[in-house]
Amino acid sequence: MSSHGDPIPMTSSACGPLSGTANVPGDKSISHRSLILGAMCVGETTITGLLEGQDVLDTAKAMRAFGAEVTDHGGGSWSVRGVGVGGFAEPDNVIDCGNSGTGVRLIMGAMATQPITATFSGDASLNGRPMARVTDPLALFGTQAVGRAGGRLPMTLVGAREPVPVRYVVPVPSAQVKSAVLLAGLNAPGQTVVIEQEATRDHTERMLEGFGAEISTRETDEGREITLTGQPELNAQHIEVPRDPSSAAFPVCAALVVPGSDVLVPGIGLNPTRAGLFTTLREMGADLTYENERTEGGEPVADLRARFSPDMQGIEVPPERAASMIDEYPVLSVVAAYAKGQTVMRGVRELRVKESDRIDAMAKGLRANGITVDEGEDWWTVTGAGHGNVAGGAICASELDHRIAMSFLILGMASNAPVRVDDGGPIATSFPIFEPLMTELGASVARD
Ligand SMILES: O=C(O)C1=C[C@@H](OP(=O)(O)O)[C@@H](O)[C@H](O)C1
Ligand SMILES: C=C(OP(=O)(O)O)C(=O)O
Repeated sequence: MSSHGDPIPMTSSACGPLSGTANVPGDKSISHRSLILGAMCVGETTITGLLEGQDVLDTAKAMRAFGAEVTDHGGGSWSVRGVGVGGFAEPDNVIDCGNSGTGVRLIMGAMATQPITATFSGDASLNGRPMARVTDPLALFGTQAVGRAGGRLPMTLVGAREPVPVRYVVPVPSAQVKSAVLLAGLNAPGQTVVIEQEATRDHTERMLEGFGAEISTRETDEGREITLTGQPELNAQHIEVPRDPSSAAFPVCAALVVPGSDVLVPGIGLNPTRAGLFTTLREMGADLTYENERTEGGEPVADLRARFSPDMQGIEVPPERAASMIDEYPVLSVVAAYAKGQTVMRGVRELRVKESDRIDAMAKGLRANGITVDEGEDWWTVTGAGHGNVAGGAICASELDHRIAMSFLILGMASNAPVRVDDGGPIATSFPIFEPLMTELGASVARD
């Protein structure tokens, strides 16, 4: 089932070369953050290139429920008139975050140190995901949370009336947990310190600095230590959202596996905390080049050119790279199916608590399509069949997970028989133009 409505079965089949330019939508992580921080400052924040995927639209709706004025001006241009740090209103109703872990966890952090109560819910996928990883550190500020067994949504948070700043070592590599603590720290007096043992995406830190917060990062023996001074006055900003490397991954990987392809994916953020997939693909022997490298809004950006790469080799992905490509393992496993030899992915336990258990979902679907997969709790391997040898022909369950649905549709673009997914509906959460964009490049992908 898709999160809102009936399932949308989709099929992809082998096609001629993919060619042309793929203008992928705005970055999902940065889009959520620009709405939330826009709501927490005084004045009007303007945003261009906002991802208008369902996850981000649900966050926009939530910010309205907390009192911000959020306006859609069309064509990815939005504005947010914020209520200031500590100025959230109490929502009248349940906050439905749909399918979005980022949305719910960051918003919980943002409201946790304000004197209001809010109840959060989501779709069947989100309601199954662990929230204690966020509510445990929020409790240190004085926030109370009551949810279902195992720390699941629906869940009610009672914001701390007299929040105290915290020092917290994040026990799992998670930018969502780090960000929730930092956003809660905004309304606590004094310094909140977050330490992460593995560096995760740093968009919250960068954006907080842009909005005028006092925030610094240093490397220590314990890991990256981020110190935020609470109760700043945040200044409204203009934010240009760069295109999403996690969405770029799909046309890039499709071009690598479809014979004869040559695709340009312009303007992709190559922040080192996000670009691990592209490094990995190049190590596998992918014909993937960075053109027109430049800096935009303080972030490294390049145009990616991906060409058909028939001689890719499986590799062992360094586990310390996992955080910088965590959402890209499903599509990497598809490329691995077309490579020669084994691709080994270790240190990826977090994949089991995403929109689906992504190791399990990919292992089942890849096996059904003739690929050998082995797995353990925090690792998996894919034994490549090589070009021309991927059978295809199976129906895969997308498990309410956009990345699983898109990954299997990429698999079908070069397999011997078409690949079907039971529900392409979740694709709209992060990449609403996936189908027309891939079709425009020459792919054969359609709703059944
Ligand atoms: O902070 C973010 O924007 C995100 C962090 C990651 O989740 P975790 O924090 O659970 O690793 C990632 O998987 C998600 O798509 C977006
Ligand atoms: C894990 C993801 O998103 P979220 O955690 O925000 O649901 C993702 O987009 O791959």
